[in-house]
Amino acid sequence: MATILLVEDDTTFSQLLEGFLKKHDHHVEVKNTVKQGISALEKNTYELLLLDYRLPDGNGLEVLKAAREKDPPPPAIIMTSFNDVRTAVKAIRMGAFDYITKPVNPEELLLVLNEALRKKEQREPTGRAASFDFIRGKGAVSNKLYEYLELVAPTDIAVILQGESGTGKEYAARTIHMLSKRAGKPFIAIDCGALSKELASSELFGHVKGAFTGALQDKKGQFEAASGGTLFLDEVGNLSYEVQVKLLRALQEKIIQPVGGNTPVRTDVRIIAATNDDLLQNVEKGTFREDLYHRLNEFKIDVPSLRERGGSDLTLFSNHFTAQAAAELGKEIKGLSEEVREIFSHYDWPGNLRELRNVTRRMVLLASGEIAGRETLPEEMTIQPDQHQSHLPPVGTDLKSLKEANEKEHILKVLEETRYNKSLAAKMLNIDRTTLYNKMAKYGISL
Ligand SMILES: Nc1ncnc2c1ncn2[C@@H]1O[C@H](COP(=O)(O)OP(=O)(O)OP(=O)(O)O)[C@@H](O)[C@H]1O
Repeated sequence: MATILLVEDDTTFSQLLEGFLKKHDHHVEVKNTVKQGISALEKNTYELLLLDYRLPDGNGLEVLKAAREKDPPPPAIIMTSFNDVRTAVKAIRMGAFDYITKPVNPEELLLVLNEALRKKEQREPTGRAASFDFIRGKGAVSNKLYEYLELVAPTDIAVILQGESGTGKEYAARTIHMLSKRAGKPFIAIDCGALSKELASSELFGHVKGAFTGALQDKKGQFEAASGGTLFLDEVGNLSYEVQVKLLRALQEKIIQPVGGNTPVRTDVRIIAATNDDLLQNVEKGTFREDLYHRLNEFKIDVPSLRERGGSDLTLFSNHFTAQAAAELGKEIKGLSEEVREIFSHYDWPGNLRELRNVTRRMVLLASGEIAGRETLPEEMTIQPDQHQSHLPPVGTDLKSLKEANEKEHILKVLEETRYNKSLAAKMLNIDRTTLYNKMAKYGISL
C-alpha cells in the first residue's frame, strides 16, 4: 500500500482512478490544480505522484519540480496524450519515473505504479544491481555498443554514456557493472535531474546531524552506500556548480566530506555518468565544469537511438517487450501483426526503447486474440499522411499557397524516401527537427 498524490483536473476521471487505486489498497489524495498539488506536497509526504500533464493553471512538470525539493523525492508518473510524448520525454529528463499515455488503461497504470514503487525500494542504499533482461540487439550499431560495454567493464575508468532519453543508458550502465569485478557490490543509480540543488550534496555525500534544518540525524550518502560498487549518475549535466566541485574532489582524491561534517571519508566507487546533452556544449556555455568533464570522460560511449539501431533491432525489441508484457499481464499474446510492424518501421520513436516498451505493453493489454493488431495501437500512430491531405483545404492560386503546396509535397516525398525517419528527413531538408515538426503540424502531416 502506498500514499499517492493524484493531480488531475478531470473530476470524473480522477474519481474513477481514485476508486480503482483504493481497490488496490492504495491511499489516494486528489488535487485538481498545480497550485493545490504543490501545496499538498509542502504539507505531506507521498510515496508516489500521479500527475496529469495539462492542468488548468499550468502543467504537471511544475508539480514535479516542486517534488524534487523533497528528501527523498517521490517517484512520479506523468499522464499525457500520445501527441505529447515529447513532453513526456522532457518529464523523464526532469526526473519523472515514467509516463503513460491517455486514455489511461487502469491495468497499465497499476503495472507502471508497482514498478515505480519497487524501484523506489531498490534505490534505497545498499541495493545490489537487480536482475534485468538486457537485450543486446543484433544490428551493427548495437554490436558496437555491446563491444564497448564489454571493453570498459573490467577496468575502473569513468564512463560517459551519451544518448537520447529512453535509449537504454541506465541498462547499459548496469551491464557494465554486471560485467565488472564490482558485480557483487552495489549498483546505485542516482537521477541527478530529480535532485534539487539543496538536496544533491546530502544525497551524494551524506550529512551530519544538524547540518541544516531537517537534518535530524547523520545520513550516509550514496557514495558511501555504493562503496566497492558502481555509482550511476543519470543526467549528470543537471548538477549544480557547487556539487560539481565536490564531485570532482571525490573523483580526484577519492574522499568525500558529508555536508556539515569535518571528517573526510574514503570512497571506492566507479562512476558512470549519463547525459542527453552534449556535455561539451555545456562546458562551452559555462554550465558544466571543464575539469569535471575531462575527469568523467575517460571513455565516452554513444548509446544509439532506436532509429539508428535499424529494423532488425526494432523487431527484436518489440518481440521482447511483447513477450515481457504478456508474461507480466498473464496474457496469451504471441506477437504483433504485420501491419503493426509496418507502422512501427515508419514511426520515428522519439522516446526510443522506453516508448516502444510502453506502446507494446498497452497493445498487449488491449489485444483480445493471440496477435495484437492495428486496433490496439494509439490512434495517432495509425494516421497516414494521405489521409491528412484530404482534410486540407484546396490549394489556392496565389503564390503563397503554391509555395506552401510545393513545400508540403516535398516534405511528404522526403518523408517517404526516408521511410518516415524524421531525423533523417530533417537532415535531407536541411532544417532542424523542430522546424520539421512545426511544418508537419502546419500541413497536417502526422506520422
Ligand atoms: N538493452 C535493453 N534490453 C531490454 N530493455 C531495454 C534495454 N535498454 C533499455 N530497455 C528498456 O527501455 C527502458 C528505458 O531504458 P533506460 O532507463 O536504461 O533508458 P535511459 O537512456 O537511461 O533513459 P533516460 O535518459 O530517460 O534516463 C528500460 O526500462 C527498459 O524497459
